[in-house]
Amino acid sequence: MSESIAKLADQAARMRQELNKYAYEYYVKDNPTVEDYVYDKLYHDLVAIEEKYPELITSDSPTQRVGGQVLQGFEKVVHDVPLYSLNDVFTKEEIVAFINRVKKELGENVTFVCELKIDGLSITLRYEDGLFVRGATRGDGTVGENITENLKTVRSIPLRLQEPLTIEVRGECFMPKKSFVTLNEKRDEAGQAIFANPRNAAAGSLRQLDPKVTATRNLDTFLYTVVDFGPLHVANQFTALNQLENVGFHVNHERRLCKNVEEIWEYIEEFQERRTTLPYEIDGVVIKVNDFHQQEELGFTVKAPRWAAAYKFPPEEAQT
Ligand SMILES: NC(=O)c1cc2c(N)ncc(C(N)=O)c2s1
Repeated sequence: MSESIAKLADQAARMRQELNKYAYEYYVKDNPTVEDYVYDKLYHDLVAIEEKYPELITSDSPTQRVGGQVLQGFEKVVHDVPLYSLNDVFTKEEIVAFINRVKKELGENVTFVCELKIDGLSITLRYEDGLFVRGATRGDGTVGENITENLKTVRSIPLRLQEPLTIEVRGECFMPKKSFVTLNEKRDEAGQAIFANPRNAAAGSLRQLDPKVTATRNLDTFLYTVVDFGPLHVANQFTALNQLENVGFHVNHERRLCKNVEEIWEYIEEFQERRTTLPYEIDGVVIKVNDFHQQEELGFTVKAPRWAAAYKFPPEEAQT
């Protein structure tokens, strides 16, 4: 590579780093530090360099988010570690029974973490040396579909992590309520069938064979689990969520440590109240034992962790 090309390669790398930093601030921290114009101008300048010197294009360039060709179908992905389901509970009494069983096995010194149960589509994202290499649907928990090209168009999914980690993370891909309303208005005007709810709209958007269509759907993500916590050096779920955000993922901020049923029920009642005001749909609250060693002690049943429960809200009134 000539010296001038090498200099351009360095310049393009710095531009990508800057653009990915701006995207992290905007989509993950929800705290942009520059005007859209600054981002758009820098993006435009990077496109110009990459168009002139395609050999300088890298997989983590923001210009590559909507690069994928139209697929004929989705490859199957066998999950090394299955995506488990959650045991559902519907009453305070069932939560009391869950907490009592956990404390019977672990003793009184147990802390729980409550997280919002996002009404979207479970996804799993694989990174190698910090680079996004594969994204897949949950499928039946053991076999899913490779939707990497579609997930690359989701702006809150980092194409490169803040650290060169090799990890697999799991979370939810969802369509914000506002995007859902706008999409259905456009579809209705175009005489197309409208989606029944944001979850169906997100599923339909991720199952598009053309990533350019997915890119128009304003999908978002909340990540909440790492398959192997080793690389993150964390001992519990609450710290893991902080670390997930620090390395570049969009993590829901409404997480809360709870010591007992009263605090868990307080959280549940708060979000049953606030549910309609949130910019995304939730269908409950996930209650987890916080400490990872205690989670390991409790283990799993055939399909679900014994250290977690999903409290389901009663259905909201029909979509208006
Ligand atoms: N099926 C599952 O294991 C989960 C499903 C979900 C969901 N839809 N939303 C949030 C969480 C969470 N914060 O853990 C989980 S965990």
